Amino acid sequence: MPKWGGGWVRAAAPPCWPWSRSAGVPGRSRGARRGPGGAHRGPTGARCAPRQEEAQAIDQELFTEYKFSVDQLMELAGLSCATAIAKAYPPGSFTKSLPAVLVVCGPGNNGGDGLVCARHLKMFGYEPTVYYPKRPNKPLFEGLTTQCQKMDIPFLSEFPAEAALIDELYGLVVDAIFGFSFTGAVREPFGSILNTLERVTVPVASIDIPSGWDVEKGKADGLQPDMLISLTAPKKAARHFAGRYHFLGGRFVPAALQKKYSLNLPPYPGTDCVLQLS
Ligand SMILES: NC(=O)C1=CN([C@@H]2O[C@H](COP(=O)(O)OP(=O)(O)OC[C@H]3O[C@@H](n4cnc5c(N)ncnc54)[C@H](O)[C@@H]3O)[C@@H](O)[C@H]2O)[C@@H](O)CC1
Ligand SMILES: [K+]
Repeated sequence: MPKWGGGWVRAAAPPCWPWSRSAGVPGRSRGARRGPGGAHRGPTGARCAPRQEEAQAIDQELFTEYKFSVDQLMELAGLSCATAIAKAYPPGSFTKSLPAVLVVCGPGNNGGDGLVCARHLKMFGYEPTVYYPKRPNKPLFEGLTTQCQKMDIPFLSEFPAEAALIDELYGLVVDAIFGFSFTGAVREPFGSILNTLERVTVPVASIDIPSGWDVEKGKADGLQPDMLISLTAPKKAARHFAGRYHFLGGRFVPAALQKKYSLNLPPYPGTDCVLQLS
C-alpha cells in the first residue's frame, strides 16, 4: 500500500498542510499569516485547512452555486469511505471469521455518509451492522435506510453497553456520528455512545472528523481513531490525528472552487476516489 512520505505528494504539499506532521501547528508556525478574508495561510501564502465555517461555506456553495444535490455528494463521500476502509482493512485481514463492521450513524449528513458507506461495504464483501438512533424525518435518509435494510444490513435497536461486547462481535467500527457541523458539549444518546467507543480496542475509522472533537482544535482526551477519512479537504483538527491511516476522499470539488478557497488539494492517483495521506 502506498504510504505518504515521499515523492510527489510531499513535494506538492504547502508548508502548513495539517496532515504534514513536520509542518507544526497552523497558526503558530513561523511566518504564518492571515490571507484575504482572514483565511489562515502559511509562510509562502499557501492555504491551510478550512476552518469550520469555511468547510460549511464550501459545502453550501457546492449545493447553491454548483447545483449538486446532497445525495449526489453523499454517495461519493460514502463510496470514498468504504474504498479507503477496504484499502486499509481488507476483508481477509479480519481476525474474526466474518469481516463484521459496526457503523454508528449520527443525526446529520455525516450519518448519511455512514449509511452509504455501510451499503458499499456490503457490496465489497463486509458484514456491516448499523446503529442509527436519531433518524431525520427526510426522504434522503429514509431512502438510505431502506436501501441498507433491503440489502440485509441489520440495524441494532440498542447500542452495546460494553466496549468488550463490541470487541467481541466486530473487527472494525465506523464512526459516522458527527462531521463538520458539530458544536458544543455532546448531547445524549451520543455522549454515552462515544464514551463506549473510546474504550473499544478494535480499530475505529472516523468519517471526516473524529466525533466529539472540536472541528478546529480536536479533543486530546476524546476518541482516538485508527483511521480518518477527510472529505473534501482535511479540517483543522486533522493535525491532531495520531492514528495509522489518513485518507482524503470526496473527489468532487470543482477546480474553480478549490482555487477560490485555496484548498491546494493533492492530485488523486489516476481514477481513484481516495488518496492515502499517511
Ligand atoms: N460538501 C461536503 O463537504 C460534504 C459533506 N458531507 C458530510 O456532511 C457532514 C456535515 O453534515 P451536517 O452539516 O449535516 O452536520 P453533521 O453531520 O456534522 O452534524 C449535524 C447534526 O449533529 C447534531 N449536533 C451538532 N452538535 C451536537 C452536539 N453537541 N450534540 C449532539 N448533537 C449535535 C445537529 O443537531 C445535527 O443533527 C460532513 O462532515 C460530511 O461528513 C457529505 O455528505 C457530502 C458532501
Ligand atoms: K465522524
